[in-house]
Amino acid sequence: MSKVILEMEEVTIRFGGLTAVDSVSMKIEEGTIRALIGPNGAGKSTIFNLITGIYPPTSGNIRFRGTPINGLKPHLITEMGIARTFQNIRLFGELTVLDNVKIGQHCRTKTGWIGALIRGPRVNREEKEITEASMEALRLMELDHKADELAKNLPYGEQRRLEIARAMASQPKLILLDEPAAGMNPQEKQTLMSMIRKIQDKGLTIFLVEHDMKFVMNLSDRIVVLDYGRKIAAGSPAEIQKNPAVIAAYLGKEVG
Ligand SMILES: Nc1ncnc2c1ncn2[C@@H]1O[C@H](COP(=O)(O)OP(=O)(O)OP(=O)(O)O)[C@@H](O)[C@H]1O
Repeated sequence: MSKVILEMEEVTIRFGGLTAVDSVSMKIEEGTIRALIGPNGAGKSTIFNLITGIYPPTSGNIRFRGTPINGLKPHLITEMGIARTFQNIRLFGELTVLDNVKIGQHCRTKTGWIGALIRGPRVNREEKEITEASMEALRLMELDHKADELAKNLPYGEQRRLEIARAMASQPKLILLDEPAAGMNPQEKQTLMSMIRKIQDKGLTIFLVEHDMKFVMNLSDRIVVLDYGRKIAAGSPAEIQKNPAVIAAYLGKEVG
C-alpha cells in the first residue's frame, strides 16, 4: 500500500451564502500525479487556497503526511513541504531568472531578510546553499542557461516553467500547479508534461488544476471532478472520460 501524503476529509468552505467547496474528501498517494478538473467556478482554486492556508475551512480536516494543517499560516504550510504556483504569472520581471527562484527559498533561511542585511558568515553560507538549490531547480526545468536573464525577457512558456522552478526551490514534497499549461502552445505543453514527469521521478507528488483535457488525461494517475463545489467523480483517466456525471457537468463537451 502506498502512503497517503494529503488527505481532505469532508472539507467545506462558505463565502457568505455561497458554499464554494462542499464536503469534499480525497486522499492523494505519495509520488502520484493527481488532477482536479471541473467547470469554471467549480471550486478548484479554492481547494488549493484551503490546502495552502490562504483560507481556513469552515469545517472538515486537511492532513499533510498525517499532520492536521487546517488553520495553519501559509508560510508554515510551505515549510512543511507544500509549494504551489498560481493561475496567473507572478514573476518579478525586472529581476533575473535566478533571483526569482531564490525568492522562493526564503522560507528555508534561518537569518531572514533582516539578517541578510547584516551579512555574517552564516548569511554567506546560507546564500551559497540557496544559490545552489535554485540552480538545481532551474536545471530541472531546463532554464539554468538563462539564470542571468531578466524574467520579463523569457518566452511565455519559459516564464511558466520558471514559476514551477521557484516553487521547487522551497524543496517541497507536494507541489500544487494551478493551470500550468494555460496559454501554452502544443510544443510548450509537451515540454511541460515531460518536466512534470521528471518532478514525479524525483519522488514528489503533484496535484494540478488544468482545463486542457488532453494534458490532464495524458499525465494524471487519478482525477477528481468538481462541480458547484461538490466532488462528482473520481477515478483513472479512462474511468473519468466515460463517467456520465462528468459528461453532463461539461454539457456534452468532449472530455478526452
Ligand atoms: N474570497 C472569495 N470570496 C467570495 N467568493 C469566492 C472567493 N473565492 C472564491 N469564491 C467563489 O467560489 C466559487 C469557486 O471559485 P474558484 O475560483 O475556486 O473556482 P475554479 O473552479 O477555480 O474556477 P476557474 O476554473 O474559473 O478558475 C466561485 O463562485 C467564486 O466566485
